[in-house]
Order: sequence, then structure tokens, then C-alpha cells
Amino acid sequence: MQVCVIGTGYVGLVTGVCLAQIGHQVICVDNDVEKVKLMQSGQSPIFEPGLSQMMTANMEAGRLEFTADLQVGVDRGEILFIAVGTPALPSGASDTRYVEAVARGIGQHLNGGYKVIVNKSTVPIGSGDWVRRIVLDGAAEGRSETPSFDVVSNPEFLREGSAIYDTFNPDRIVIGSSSERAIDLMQQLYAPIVTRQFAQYPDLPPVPVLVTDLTSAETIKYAANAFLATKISFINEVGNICDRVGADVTLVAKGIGLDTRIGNKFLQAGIGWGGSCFPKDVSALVHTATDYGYNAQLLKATIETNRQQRLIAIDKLQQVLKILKGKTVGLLGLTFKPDTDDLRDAPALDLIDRLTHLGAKVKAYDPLISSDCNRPDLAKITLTANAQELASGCDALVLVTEWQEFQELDYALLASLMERPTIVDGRNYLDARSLANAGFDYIGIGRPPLDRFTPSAFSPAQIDDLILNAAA
Ligand SMILES: NC(=O)C1=CN([C@@H]2O[C@H](COP(=O)(O)OP(=O)(O)OC[C@H]3O[C@@H](n4cnc5c(N)ncnc54)[C@H](O)[C@@H]3O)[C@@H](O)[C@H]2O)C=CC1
Ligand SMILES: O=C(O)[C@H]1O[C@H](OP(=O)(O)OP(=O)(O)OC[C@H]2O[C@@H](n3ccc(=O)[nH]c3=O)[C@H](O)[C@@H]2O)[C@H](O)[C@@H](O)[C@@H]1O
Repeated sequence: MQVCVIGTGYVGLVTGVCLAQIGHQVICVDNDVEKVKLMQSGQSPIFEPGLSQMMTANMEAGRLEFTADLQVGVDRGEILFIAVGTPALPSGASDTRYVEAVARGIGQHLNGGYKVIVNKSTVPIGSGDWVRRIVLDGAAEGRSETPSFDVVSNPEFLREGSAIYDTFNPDRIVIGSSSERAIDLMQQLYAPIVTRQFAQYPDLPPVPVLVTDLTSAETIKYAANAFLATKISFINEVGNICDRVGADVTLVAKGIGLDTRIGNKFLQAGIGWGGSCFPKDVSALVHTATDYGYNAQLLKATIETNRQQRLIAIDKLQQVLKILKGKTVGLLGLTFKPDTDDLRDAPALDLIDRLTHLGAKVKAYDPLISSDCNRPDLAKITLTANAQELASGCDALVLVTEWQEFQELDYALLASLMERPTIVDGRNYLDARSLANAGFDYIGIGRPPLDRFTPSAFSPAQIDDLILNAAA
């Protein structure tokens, strides 16, 4: 099928590349001319595991092209994906100006043939009909013939860092539309994914496809992200209670997660959720609720709990170091999660603000953020090229992002380079006992100290063994 994807960010580019990989003819449009030139030369503007290779392979196979010319994309595509950003406005509402610009542009360039216009961006509930109207307005401006099109909501559930895997192995595909013709075309489009032709486990039953009305599909996207964010805020709150009563949140999470009604995913306590979507999407849902006369108290608490949680590492540092003014704190990781170069709304940024406000000197090492990144929000910190350089002269380290390479560091060496080897493991990611043996004062989130025997001394894998043995 002929597909046009408008917006080539974390979602649009992955969608375009994966649709080409399953055999469709894809043209990706972006209004950032430099980005388009980069992609035309075979380079991905973002880091996502496996993306560059798949992108170049599909370009070479003649299934994937890039352009800055929306007219070319609209002419070529039978299915037009809108995948531009919908960041938060200061009010918490979603900023839909990029979606509006694209919808109007599509309308201006429509050429008479039937098109399916797909909202892949996360758009406020009710946007499907709004997009239809904007497209019609654009068409009237462009004086095109009466356009023939339908609007579909097809929310995206991929995670950064595993975006390609998630695209080929989705838990479900949601298609919201009132048009049978559009729904049928969307089902044809996704057939190779639904039948798991590109899945890691091809023998699993087909991927469930949920066909809904537009509004329900749009609400599913917000509800999914709000639920996941609430689940994390919940376990973080339990972790804070664990800190006070001496329980271990990693064991509590195991214990509740074995209940299939609860499930074991998204129960990792830490320094809070961040990224380009959870913060803005939960805020946008609260905002929508308010617009419709409902006070979404639970979601507000989810946000507030997370705001506090992001600074919990500072409380822990203050307990050990007391005065932070004049101390040097090293951050292991900056991105909001591992395997991405994305710093949008990363908890690290709040930590940096607060630590510098308290007079601490902040250093950081992140495998994908280099000192020449020229980000104003990182201007007040020292970015180092590796973990040794980071640890050198630090009073404490905070593990912010659970990059795999942080498991393999020589912590005894790092400890020897530090003023006072203390580490706050903001993701409960490291083996507490090994860190203690390496000379560190190890502090987890919601975990008791190691000075008395507790299973906290075990690594996550060892805890899994305990469960298996117990089951046997
Ligand atoms: N990042 C993620 O993991 C996920 C994001 N989403 C949603 O997908 C949407 C896109 O998010 P990201 O890919 O992260 O955004 P992004 O900011 O990485 O990419 C947006 C792209 O759209 C381009 N763009 C803006 N205006 C344009 C226009 N008028 N014409 C053509 N291109 C234009 C920008 O240059 C940029 O390349 C958002 O609504 C987001 O909420 C949904 C699921 C996952
Ligand atoms: O709408 C979106 O953009 C996407 O948002 C999230 O994906 P993403 O933000 O890429 O990353 P997640 O893996 O969900 O992590 C989000 C944040 O939660 C934190 N997190 C996650 C899981 C957990 O147990 N604990 C926890 O603190 C992570 O560290 C990270 O800061 C959702 O998981 C995707 O389904 C959704 O498509």
C-alpha cells in the first residue's frame, strides 16, 4: 500500500521504517529541511536500537523515501499518518498547533482521490472530528475538488528504546473510525503485523485489533498512559512507606506482581517517571476532565506524587552528606530511560535544578549525551566522557538512568576516586551487596540499609530464584 507519514520524530520515523519493512511503499514528510537532508543521506536523526540499519535497508530496497514537500507526500499516500508532536502548553493542555498545520496542509493538497487520514499523534479527545473540519477548511482554501477522505484514530503505544520491537510485537492495535472503508484499509495495512509475520514469537495468536469509535480510541491512548503513570506513582508511594517501615519495595513489588490481577510490569520504584509522553499526557487528560466539569483527583495525585518523587534522591543525599552546598554530585545517566537519547522531561533535569539551587556542583555521564550537545539546561553541569572521570572528586553518585553499562562498571575503582563513596541507586538497578563490597555506602529507593540481613542483599535475579525455589 502507498503510505505517507508526516512528522519523522520518535513515532513517525519508526512507523515509516517499520511499514516499509513489512512491504509498504512509504514516503516520510518533515518540515525540518535539515532533518530531511540527513535522512535522505541514510542517517537517522534519533537514536533508537536497530532503526538506522532498518532505515537504510528499506531505502536501498526502494520502499522508503523522505521529502520536505507535503504536496508530494499527500499525492503519493493513500493512507496519510499525522505523527507530529503534541507537547504540553503551560496550562497542561495539549498544544495541537502542529497537528492543525498538517491537517490544513493536507486539505490544501488533497487531489480528489480517496485518502485515510490517520491521527497517530496523541491528540486531545475529540480531535478526530476537529481534524476533519480543518482538512475541509484547508481544502476550501486550496480550492481542491470536494475531497474524499476519512479520519481514523490509531494511537501509538510504542516505548522509546524498544520502538521497533513494540511495533512488530504490539499487545493490541486500536483503530477508531466510523468508516468501514477506512477501517478495512487500516486492517489491510497492519495485516502482516497482526498475523505476526515480523514478530519475535510468530506462533502466538494474532494481535488483537480493537475497532472503536474515534472518541473511544483517543481516550484509550490517554487512559493507557495515565494508568501506567499511576501504577508507577503507586509503587513509588509504597516504596516511600517501605523506607519508613523497613520493608523492601522490590520484594513488595514481586509479591504483589505475582497476583495476575495486578501484573508484574511497571512496578519498579525509583526517582519517578518522565519522558516526552507520560507527563504531558496525564496533564492533558486532567485538563480535558476539567474542561468537561470533572475534577480528576486521582490523576492529579499521580502527577504530584511524581513531582515529589523526582527529588527523593536529594533527601537521601542530605541524610548522608547533610550540607550539599560545596559538595560534588555525579549523575550516572541523564536520559529519561535507557536506550534513548531523549531528554524531554527527564527526572535528571529536575535533579540538576535542585542540586545546583542547593549549591552543589553537578557532573554527569550519559552514554548518549556528549559535552558538545549544547543544551541550555545542561549548561550549568560538567558532562564527562566516562564513569571514571565522573566519579573523580565526587562526594556522591546518583544512578538516574539504568543504562546496561552501569551494571558492568568497576565500582571498586570508582570508589577509590571519590571523596566519600556514596551511591543513591535511583532505579534500584545495581547489586547492593556488590556495591557495598566495592566500598560504597549503597542507598536504594524504598529498600532498607544493608547493615542488617535482608533480602535486599540479593540482586533482582537472585530474588527471582527465591521465588522459583519457593514455588518448587
Ligand atoms: N515518543 C514516543 O515514544 C511516543 C509519542 N507518541 C505521540 O506521537 C506524537 C509524536 O511524538 P514524537 O515522535 O515523540 O515527536 P517528535 O517531536 O520526536 O517528532 C515530531 C516531528 O514532527 C515534525 N513536524 C512538526 N511540524 C511539522 C509539519 N508541519 N510538517 C511536517 N513535519 C512536522 C518535527 O520536525 C519532528 O521531526 C506525539 O503526539 C506523541 O505524544 C505516542 C506514542 C509514543
Ligand atoms: O505515549 C508514549 O509516548 C509512550 O509512553 C510510554 O513509553 P516511554 O515514555 O517511551 O517509556 P516507558 O518505558 O513507559 O517509561 C516511562 C518512564 O517511566 C519510568 N518507569 C517505567 C516503568 C517502571 O516500572 N518504573 C518507572 O519509573 C521510566 O524510567 C521512564 O522515565 C509508554 O510505555 C508507551 O506505551 C507509550 O506509547
